[in-house]
Amino acid sequence: MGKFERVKTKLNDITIIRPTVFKDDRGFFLETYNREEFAEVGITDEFVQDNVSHSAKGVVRGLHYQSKNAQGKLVRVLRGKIFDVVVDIRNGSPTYGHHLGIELDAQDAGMLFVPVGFAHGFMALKDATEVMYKVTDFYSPQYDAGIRWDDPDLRIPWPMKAQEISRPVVSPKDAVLPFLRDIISPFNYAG
Ligand SMILES: Cc1cn([C@H]2C[C@H](O)[C@@H](COP(=O)(O)OP(=O)(O)O[C@H]3O[C@H](C)C(=O)[C@H](O)[C@H]3O)O2)c(=O)[nH]c1=O
Repeated sequence: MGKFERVKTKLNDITIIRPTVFKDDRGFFLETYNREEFAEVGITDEFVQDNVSHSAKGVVRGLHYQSKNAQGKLVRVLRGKIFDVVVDIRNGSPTYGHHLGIELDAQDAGMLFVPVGFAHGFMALKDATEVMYKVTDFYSPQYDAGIRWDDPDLRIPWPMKAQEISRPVVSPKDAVLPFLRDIISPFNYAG
């Protein structure tokens, strides 16, 4: 086995990438990306941009996608913890409209790989949560799109009660995103 293990999740095509963590009496070391090793687990996408966002507990970012220059994402938590959510919006997908919520924690080196065709967002579960993610195409604000975090048809189980988050902090842009039922997805399922 190489330095990365790719683990399936309950949602088709969404996988967790588990790096090998090298621990010693100083702490630990791990590779977070390696083109050759990623190809060995079937990820040959070219990442062209790295992003970092910093959020207080209770912030919700998303659910976003780019309608053109669509982005695959490799998401990891540098500090804190998030409830990460992806929604399958590939026309013709057997899991269209299905979503997956998964906790990603800085203590656990797991990374979520989100291919093109999914809306993505997260809720920060700790203060000063820092999320870093690599993307496979450049930021294109003119194609910035998304669906509402609180879409009544999706009923995403954001852990507000469990985390004692009374009112999520959402950007004005995200607060007025459409519901899934009101969008025409630009993505098609490739089987
Ligand atoms: C995404 C992005 C944003 N920006 C600028 C544009 C705004 O002035 C500022 C904040 O942007 P925005 O409110 O879109 O940031 P988020 O709400 O964290 O957006 C992200 O949220 C969810 C979690 C995602 O998966 C996407 O990658 C991304 O859409 O950063 C850039 O300059 N480059 C970028 O790639």
